[in-house]
Amino acid sequence: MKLYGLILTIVSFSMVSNLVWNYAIHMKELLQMIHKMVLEILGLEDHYNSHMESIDYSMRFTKYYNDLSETGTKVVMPSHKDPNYLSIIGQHNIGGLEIETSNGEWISTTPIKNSFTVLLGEAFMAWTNKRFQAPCHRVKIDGSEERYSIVFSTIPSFTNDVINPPKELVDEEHPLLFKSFKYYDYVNFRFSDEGEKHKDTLQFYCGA
Ligand SMILES: O=C(O)CCC(=O)C(=O)O
Ligand SMILES: [Fe+2]
Repeated sequence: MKLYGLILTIVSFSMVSNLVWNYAIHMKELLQMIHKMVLEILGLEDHYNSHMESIDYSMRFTKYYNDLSETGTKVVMPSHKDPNYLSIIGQHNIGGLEIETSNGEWISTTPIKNSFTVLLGEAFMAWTNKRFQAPCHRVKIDGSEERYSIVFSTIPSFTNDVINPPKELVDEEHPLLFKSFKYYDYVNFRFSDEGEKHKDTLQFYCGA
């Protein structure tokens, strides 16, 4: 009986890890395509190979739950900008991800089967010399709900993490907006007590 249980556990574990592996492969392809689209929009196709060589991937599973004795909606992840390049958010059937528009309105992203939300982060905003903006977003759920999400992201690689816009994006009309910075030094600062004090930490850290 015990052996049967162990075999079942191993089989389910290998099915789940297969599923996660396949999910990661598809998300990686999708993110590479979105990076390519961004570079094409900016006329920087020539930079694609070197840009992608400086990129790694990360995947995170999150479970959010409120104190079930409380009722009403509550912000379970406060407003923030992601520090990395791009993230694909997969929400299961409980939504809750809200994005702030440029005029300060919060719009909710309703989960639609087989669709995802793509968020651009500060590293890509700095790399594109702010041709693309990183939006503030937050997660809000009802007291009685449990919410799961998968966040699959592109991040600068540990060995090549200097963020510097290509020279084509800097000229008289578009002066450099962020001085060159090392991504992981910035992330360490951003999540420190000092970094948490600033409303716009990237601007404080390396705004030109
Ligand atoms: O769970 C979500 O929908 C978004 C999570 C998020 O914004 C984050 O992890 O940075
Ligand atoms: Fe986020």
